Amino acid sequence: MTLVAGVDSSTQSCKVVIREASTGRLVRQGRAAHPGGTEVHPSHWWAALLRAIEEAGGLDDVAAVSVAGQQHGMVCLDESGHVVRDALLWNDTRSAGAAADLVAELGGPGAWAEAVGSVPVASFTITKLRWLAEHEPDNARRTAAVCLPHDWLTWRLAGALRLPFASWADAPPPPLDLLTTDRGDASGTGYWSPATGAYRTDLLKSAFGAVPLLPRVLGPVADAATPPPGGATATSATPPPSGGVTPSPAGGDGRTRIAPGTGDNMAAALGVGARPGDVVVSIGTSGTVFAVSDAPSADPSGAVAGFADATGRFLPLVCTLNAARVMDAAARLTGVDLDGLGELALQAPPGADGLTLVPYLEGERTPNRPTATGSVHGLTLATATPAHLARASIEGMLCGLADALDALALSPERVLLIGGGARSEAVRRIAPTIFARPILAPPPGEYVADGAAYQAAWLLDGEVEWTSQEAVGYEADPEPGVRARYAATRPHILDRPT
Ligand SMILES: Nc1ncnc2c1ncn2[C@@H]1O[C@H](COP(=O)(O)OP(=O)(O)O)[C@@H](O)[C@H]1O
Ligand SMILES: O=C(CO)[C@@H](O)[C@H](O)COP(=O)(O)O
Repeated sequence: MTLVAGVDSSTQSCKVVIREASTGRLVRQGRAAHPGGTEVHPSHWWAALLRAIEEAGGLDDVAAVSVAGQQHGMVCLDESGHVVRDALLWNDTRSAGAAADLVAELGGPGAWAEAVGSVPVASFTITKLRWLAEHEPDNARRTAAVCLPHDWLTWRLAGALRLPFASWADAPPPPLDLLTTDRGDASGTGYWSPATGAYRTDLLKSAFGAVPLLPRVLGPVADAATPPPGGATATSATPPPSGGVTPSPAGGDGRTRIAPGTGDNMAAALGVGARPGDVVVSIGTSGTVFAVSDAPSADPSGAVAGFADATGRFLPLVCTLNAARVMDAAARLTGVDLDGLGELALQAPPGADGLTLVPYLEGERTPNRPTATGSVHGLTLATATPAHLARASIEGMLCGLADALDALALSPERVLLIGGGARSEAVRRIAPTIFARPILAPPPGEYVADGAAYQAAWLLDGEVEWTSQEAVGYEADPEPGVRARYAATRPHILDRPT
């Protein structure tokens, strides 16, 4: 039996699944927590990956592995491949001012949408690099290469796979020119164009003042451990694949092969088997709403990020900063666990008798309100109950995602609900009332890690057919009053105190 492994190195944790390559059957799995905060030293991701691999029984019998990771995070490396400073994550909003400056400098949001498919906000790597150049010039000067979380883990793993597992913790960084990325993750940098498949080093130079070494952009079925042709330092992208890609032959040397990996949302699209006509709503640390598309997108309003996917297509996506952790916060406030929160929410009537929660607990990205805070409206003696607050928190979080669904401006055939927050029965039952359409909930699972595992199988065998378990459908009467009240309260929020 040939095995493949998929990794999801996301904001809160690292998950590893090991599956049978030919069928996708789950064989074993492991997970380990990441530290909190919006800046994290990448060594924590490496340590969590090793713990998760160990819990999953190791990779010795695994033929290929692939890493998917949280998008956008800025990982700066010096000439010897050592990390220059803690990585700034996608949900770190300190570069909001830099984002506004970059948008103005290029001539407005439309110019960015045309150049790279997205209008940069604080999440995008390019804005973090501008912030670094302005606030930490010494660190900027020491930065010889810039990459993303999944690029960094793939690079470390490609080097370590040649060594016994016991020495991985202290494995030295490989040469910088072995850094690779893929179209999906590259499309979240703000300096790579999904439409042309090329880096925009001119934009990077304007933002950062220099062009550090950038990872080679691999097609979906390349082996990330293969050195660049001629061992040359690579700063130019390979063109996007045009379909009909040829898998690499399985390695004959017994070594575990490593696929290019991708961003976590791109991997989720693969893992859940999203097809044109589907919209996927993912309730993780971030809330994301995305669709696979054959054509690149460029939304000058900035709401829809015009990403590439992991197969050679595109992935228009809307992202909110506030999703599953809104429920974590509400559970803390009401003194229950997450199951208890769901039970409470279902005890309150739809609309929570007017109690409305605007969930901008971490600031917000869509709409672009990086310094916003959350707010609760409609508090009366009658609505001051744990059940009303539980319902309002889930409805408020879902209203943010419903706005995201509207921004995508599609008429989906299916809406698929995934991510940690979708494990909540209350979320699955309330979602159709807010989205005003039925939803499908695939069985709870690790769809990002599964997508990565699928990519690893693809590297070995070409496009494989994995059967998926039946999704459960949820339908309910729409509650348009809830969204109307949310829309009325949404502008009435306070910014963080300075
Ligand atoms: N049964 C549940 N009900 C509600 N939320 C849940 C449940 N199980 C997990 N979660 C939430 O899911 C989140 C983690 O989701 P996940 O998709 O793994 O996030 P990420 O990939 O961003 O690290 C946590 O904030 C956790 O509270
Ligand atoms: O920034 C985005 C998408 O653009 C986020 O979706 C990150 O990719 C983090 O994902 P999770 O950790 O929430 O899965």
